[in-house]
Amino acid sequence: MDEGKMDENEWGYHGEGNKSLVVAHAQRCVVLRFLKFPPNRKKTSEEIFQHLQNIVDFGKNVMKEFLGENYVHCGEVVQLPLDFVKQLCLKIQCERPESRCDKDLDTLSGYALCLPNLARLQTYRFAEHRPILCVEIKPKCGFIPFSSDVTHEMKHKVCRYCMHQHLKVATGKWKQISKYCPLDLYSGNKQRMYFALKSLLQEAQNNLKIFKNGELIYGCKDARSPVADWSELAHHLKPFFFPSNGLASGPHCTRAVIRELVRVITRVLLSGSDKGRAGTLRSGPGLRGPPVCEASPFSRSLRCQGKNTPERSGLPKGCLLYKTLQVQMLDLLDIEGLYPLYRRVERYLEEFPEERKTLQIDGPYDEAFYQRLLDLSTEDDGTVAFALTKVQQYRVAMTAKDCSIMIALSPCLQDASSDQRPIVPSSRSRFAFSVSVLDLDLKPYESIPHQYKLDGKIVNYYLKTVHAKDATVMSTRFKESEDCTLVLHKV
Ligand SMILES: O=P(O)(O)O[C@@H]1[C@@H](OP(=O)(O)O)[C@H](OP(=O)(O)O)[C@H](O)[C@H](OP(=O)(O)O)[C@H]1OP(=O)(O)O
Ligand SMILES: Nc1ncnc2c1ncn2[C@@H]1O[C@H](COP(=O)(O)OP(=O)(O)OP(=O)(O)O)[C@@H](O)[C@H]1O
Repeated sequence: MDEGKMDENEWGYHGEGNKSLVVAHAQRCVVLRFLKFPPNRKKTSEEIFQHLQNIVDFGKNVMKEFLGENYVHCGEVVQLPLDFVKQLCLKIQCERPESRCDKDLDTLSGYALCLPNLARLQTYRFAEHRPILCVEIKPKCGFIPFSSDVTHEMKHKVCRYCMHQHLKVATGKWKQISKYCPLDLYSGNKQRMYFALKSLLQEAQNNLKIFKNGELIYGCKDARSPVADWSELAHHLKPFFFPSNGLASGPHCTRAVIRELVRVITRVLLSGSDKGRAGTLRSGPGLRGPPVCEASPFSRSLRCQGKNTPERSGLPKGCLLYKTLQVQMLDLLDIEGLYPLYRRVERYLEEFPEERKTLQIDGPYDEAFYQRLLDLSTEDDGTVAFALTKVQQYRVAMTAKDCSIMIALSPCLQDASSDQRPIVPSSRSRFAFSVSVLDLDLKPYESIPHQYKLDGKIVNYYLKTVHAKDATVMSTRFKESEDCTLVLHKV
């Protein structure tokens, strides 16, 4: 990229989250990721540069090690002309969802991250204009805390995502409770994964987006977004899954297309042989905690039918979901066990503020930082060193609980070579695919007190309002009882 010759007209709004905004180049497969801040909380250019460089270093030295070289794209920090950034900011403002406009794009530093556009990541080296479908999933936390520091019994039964749903609906963030449960997606059991993906398609919230040739075709921007239209989605997807077949449109076609999509995504999620060192963590957290969440409609429906809790069939060790889950499980103590250790580090820093640098609270996220994360002992010897290790592991785990997985699919001819990319078959077509992770920014040390408060709020709200009238909720969720039919689908 020639930073000297930047033209805002070549870039378009692509998407944003809580902390960054992404613009995509119209022709080339690159994006620029800018930081966002609340008004009047601007940082200096030097701070922004350091923040972005930390993101790159954390990706390179920590996440690539845990998740594997091929899944992680770290990008690089670029310095852009201020005039370009200002014009770009004006140009895209009208496309931003209202709910995200509480923060402003950083237009003062001129720094941004330049990354490959994962929504258009070509699976073929030489085929620049091959159609491409991309599914982005933010799976969230895939396990139930196993820590003995947990004080609310409910946290050992119902996962954080399912509990949080109720608070989110009550505060108006989303309109209705999703049937998605991360434990189903992470189960490795095809039927549960199928159910989880279908639930995401029904109620995408900020957990699912679908792009066609880089354009968002499915997924909601905020609670005001229109309801999901599966027939429109199927219309977009039909040429990918039924390329040479005149499958009539209508509900039958819609169902067939959605079924193909879900099957392909399940297969891709279960694939993978990429090397990563998450295996190093296996001796520690391992597969602990209950294998199902009691609030998941899938496990509830099994119980309705008098069936046993499904076995934890487990994810294949090479797949990205498995590796992500292992990193999430670096949260060994749960926020309830972690918070007192955070307080210990805080007290130490109050006494010795100059030590913040030595403790690598704000970086550098180098090899030494990574090595310390591998110490999985939970025996507290009362030292600041122990507390610090657990705090850093918690931050990394929280990062893995909030990252997204991007799956890119390009149709390939029956006998064409795929440029050595893996291939996933569907009933009527085949796809070369790639899988990547995005949003691997290390969660800030300062967010720990917020996490502690939020955890209490989520559990208390769930206990007070939902669990108390559990019977009513259960019957409401099962009025839409296609769930039970889904369990019986062969996948
Ligand atoms: O706390 P959660 O689980 O609500 O996660 C937050 C996300 O909400 P979600 O539940 O996915 O809708 C939230 O996503 P949205 O802004 O709601 O799209 C952010 O990802 C937030 O991370 P950060 O503070 O921007 O670094 C996330 O905060 P962290 O807890 O990961 O720091
Ligand atoms: N490299 C990329 N290629 C394509 N799209 C991207 C890329 N990076 C980010 N995006 C898109 O931009 C959106 C916002 O990016 P990202 O999730 O990194 O923002 P964030 O503010 O850090 O998120 P959060 O709300 O989780 O803190 C993503 O959901 C994704 O759709």
